Amino acid sequence: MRIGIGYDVHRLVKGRKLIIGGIEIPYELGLDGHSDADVLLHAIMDSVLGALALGDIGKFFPDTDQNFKDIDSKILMKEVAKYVDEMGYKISNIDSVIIAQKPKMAPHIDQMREIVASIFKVDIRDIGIKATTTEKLGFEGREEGISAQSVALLVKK
Ligand SMILES: Nc1ccn([C@@H]2O[C@H](COP(=O)(O)O)[C@@H](O)[C@H]2O)c(=O)n1
Ligand SMILES: C[C@@]1(CO)OP(=O)(O)OP(=O)(O)OC[C@H]1O
Repeated sequence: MRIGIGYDVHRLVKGRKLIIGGIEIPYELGLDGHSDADVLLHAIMDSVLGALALGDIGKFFPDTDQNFKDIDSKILMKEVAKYVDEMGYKISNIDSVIIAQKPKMAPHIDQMREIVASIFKVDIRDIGIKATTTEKLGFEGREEGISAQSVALLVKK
């Protein structure tokens, strides 16, 4: 059994789509980044790679590589799922949290869980995704950015 932690932050800017958990959420601001800046999928991938002591997504998908410019993070997550499988592991469960003052994530959470579950080929009940504000405190509270944290537990197949 192996456990890993993941954390990511992206800045909120005008003129970008807000992509979180593999879906576009209607909002006036979006997250900035080299890829689609999907802060939740990035934190989840880092927790999974961390459980295998493989490093982080920056090591596998460098932000200096034009192949990853604006890439859909679901494509990166499919690669990570392949590494897990090739190393003889499967996801036992993942739990994660999105830290955002706005917009409301609750209506989208089950669709995000479905996407992550299908990529890792596990049951939706094995994927936890939650959301919280920071009561207007800190960079998330000032709506300067959104962060996400994740923990993954992997077991031998
Ligand atoms: N961006 C967010 C933040 C929170 N939620 C949901 O609202 C509940 C209350 O949030 P507090 O930060 O005030 O505790 C929280 O439990 C989430 O269910 C959300 O959907 N989107
Ligand atoms: C995903 C990558 C690669 O396109 O780009 P970003 O969207 O900037 O994301 P970040 O969370 O900074 O980390 C890893 C990067 O290598």
